[in-house]
Amino acid sequence: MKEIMIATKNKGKAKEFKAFFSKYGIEAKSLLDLDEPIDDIEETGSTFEENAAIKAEEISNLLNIPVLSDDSGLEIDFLEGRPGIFSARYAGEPKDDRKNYEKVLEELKDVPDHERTARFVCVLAIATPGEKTVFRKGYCEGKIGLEPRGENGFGYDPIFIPKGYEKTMAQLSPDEKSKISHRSNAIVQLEDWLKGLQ
Ligand SMILES: O=P(O)(O)OP(=O)(O)OP(=O)(O)OC[C@H]1O[C@@H](n2cnc3c(O)ncnc32)[C@H](O)[C@@H]1O
Ligand SMILES: [Mg+2]
Repeated sequence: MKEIMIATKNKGKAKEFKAFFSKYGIEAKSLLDLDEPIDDIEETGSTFEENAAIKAEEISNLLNIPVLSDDSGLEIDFLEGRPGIFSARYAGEPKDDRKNYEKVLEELKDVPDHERTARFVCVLAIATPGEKTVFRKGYCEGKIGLEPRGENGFGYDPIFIPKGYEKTMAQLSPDEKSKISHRSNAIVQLEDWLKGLQ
């Protein structure tokens, strides 16, 4: 079976990549599958693209194989795009999904429905030894709900209501999420590259 290494330690992302790539007959491994643990990579960039490149290139250099990374986050219009690239640690260290979305709900307290628009963003970077890093970007438009609902997914899924839906992302099945998510919108743009994978 073909394999691809994903430079992530996020369990939720790793699960989504595994499900998505298995449809293409590709096994997606993540940093969580390595026997030797790898130190956390410092995301020092100021854009999703910069952070995605840092993660993919660092692991590609280390393992000397092509590596895919995902830098993603939630942009809320009322908060001028925050938490954005700071989504993972919005409520501080150590990173905590529940504290992050509770902080967002608090900041949006009393903000009316039509001003709660937001989008998930996902930038994928593919670093191949000796080649220029390539990028793909996907979005999922929606709004922030009034309270958390649902148990599926991860991160901000319990408070994110995709456009055209009543349910939150965490109330959708993994299959339903994979049809509309920012991540899958970015992954489908990789089809040509996936076909060339050894
Ligand atoms: O860097 P890696 O190891 O991949 O894992 P991470 O969780 O730190 O990932 P990011 O730096 O890309 O931060 C993305 C954060 O954005 C949020 N996020 C991204 N995709 C999401 C999704 O599909 N559903 C809900 N929240 C998401 C979630 O809080 C993530 O922790
Ligand atoms: Mg991260």
